[in-house]
Amino acid sequence: MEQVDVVIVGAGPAGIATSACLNRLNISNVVLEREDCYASLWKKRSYDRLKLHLAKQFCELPHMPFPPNAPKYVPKDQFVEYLDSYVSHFKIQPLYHRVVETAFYDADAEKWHVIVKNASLEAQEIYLGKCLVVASGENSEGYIPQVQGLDSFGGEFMHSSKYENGKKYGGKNVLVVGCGNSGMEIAYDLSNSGANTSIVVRTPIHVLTKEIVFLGMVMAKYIPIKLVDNIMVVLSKLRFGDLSKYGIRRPKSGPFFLKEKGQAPIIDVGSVNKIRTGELKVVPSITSIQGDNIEFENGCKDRFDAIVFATGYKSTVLNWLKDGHHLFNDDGMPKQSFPNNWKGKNGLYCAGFSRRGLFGISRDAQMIISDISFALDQDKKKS
Ligand SMILES: Cc1cc2nc3c(=O)[nH]c(=O)nc-3n(C[C@H](O)[C@H](O)[C@H](O)COP(=O)(O)OP(=O)(O)OC[C@H]3O[C@@H](n4cnc5c(N)ncnc54)[C@H](O)[C@@H]3O)c2cc1C
Ligand SMILES: NC(=O)C1=CN([C@@H]2O[C@H](COP(=O)(O)OP(=O)(O)OC[C@H]3O[C@@H](n4cnc5c(N)ncnc54)[C@H](OP(=O)(O)O)[C@@H]3O)[C@@H](O)[C@H]2O)C=CC1
Ligand SMILES: O=C(O)C(=O)Cc1c[nH]c2ccccc12
Repeated sequence: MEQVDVVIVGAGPAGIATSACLNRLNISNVVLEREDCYASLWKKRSYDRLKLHLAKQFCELPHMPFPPNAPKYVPKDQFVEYLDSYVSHFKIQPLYHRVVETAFYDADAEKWHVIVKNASLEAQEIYLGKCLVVASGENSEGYIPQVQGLDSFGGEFMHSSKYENGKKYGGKNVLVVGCGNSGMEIAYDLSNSGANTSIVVRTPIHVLTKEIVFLGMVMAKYIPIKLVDNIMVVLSKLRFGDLSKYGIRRPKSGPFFLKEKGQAPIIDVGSVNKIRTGELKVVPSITSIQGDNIEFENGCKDRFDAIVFATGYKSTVLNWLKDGHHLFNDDGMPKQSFPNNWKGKNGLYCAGFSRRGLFGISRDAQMIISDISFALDQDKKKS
């Protein structure tokens, strides 16, 4: 049994940032990670051509800027290098192969009990903390919807987190389901590799460019989101025009507003042009699959060799966190919206659930640490 001030679940950017801030203040903490590395999403669950969509100043973790020679939009490998220096600079030592299975609050001892399966030893371990920081991520588990007949599909199907690149799909018919940023970029990548690519688009979606979003991020510091959103829509209309004839409609609410509700705007990497030229085909929702044939809501049927489900992710915190329903909804996302999303009761916190990407993570970590350090000081004064 190990006792620390703070137990952190997850060694993604949020867990690492939280541990770094605690280490700077000499507050004892342990980071528990189910995989064999930190930043597993970036190292193992994302496609090769991934680059940060936001400029580097919006993707920094606390107390360490990117090196001055880093490009404005950092590619995945360089982001991992940045995390490597971050982890070594702040002496973060996550414990790997630790799957957190249960965490509950012991009110008598005023401690969180965190029960872990040590997957390398096949043994159970218990960690006790005055505080518990949930940093298991908004993207903890890939979501694949139930589609009638999917079990009969003769080809290969996978979640977008398993897609690496399009090398083996040249000349194949590939269907991408879902038009979030993963779906749009993977469809673009497949098409570049010579796959005959179709993408399912079922709901209205904003399409922006990284330059437009950059402007929005800067403006959001000074003017209300509603106004930023109006400007975003005007710029999107100027840049992309009306895409409804290609099956892409604009939502009524604004892009930054919807981002926080869980629908990220598309930051176009070239897919829209491919949709215009017909290189990428937009199709409506799937109604059923029969063997290699997939039928769509418009009645059309086509043969496909592979399906990539870019249908998003689920937070899985409530699979293991007991006594956490005051902080999280049933979908594993915080009840309170930004800026009050990060704090629960009895020393419970969450980092990385603000739907504001790395920028939100950095803020969560700093808010949490000032709260924890204040609470620990009060405890010391009492005793
Ligand atoms: C493809 C992709 C690209 C993105 N690009 C950007 C971007 O450019 N800019 C931006 O600001 N944001 C981006 N985001 C959003 C967000 O910033 C990242 O998802 C970021 O990695 C989130 O960090 P995190 O630490 O909260 O979660 P994660 O990176 O998901 O880390 C959580 C960790 O917790 C571990 N874990 C989960 N459950 C358990 C358990 N029960 N026991 C032990 N360990 C557990 C996981 O293995 C994982 O390592 C992107 C998201 C995705 C999916
Ligand atoms: N370079 C970068 O910075 C990148 C960032 N990201 C970020 O990672 C996060 C996750 O992105 P992503 O993986 O795209 O997931 P998202 O949750 O953003 O998108 C999932 C998409 O799948 C659709 N979908 C879900 N179920 C179905 C279904 N049954 N049939 C058809 N469509 C369906 C959703 O549509 P609906 O709205 O209708 O449910 C939505 O368009 C986002 O915040 C995104 O911005 C991702 C990739 C690259
Ligand atoms: O890419 C993502 O999912 C992010 O979370 C980055 C992000 C944070 N705030 C935004 C506002 C508009 C578009 C992307 C983001």
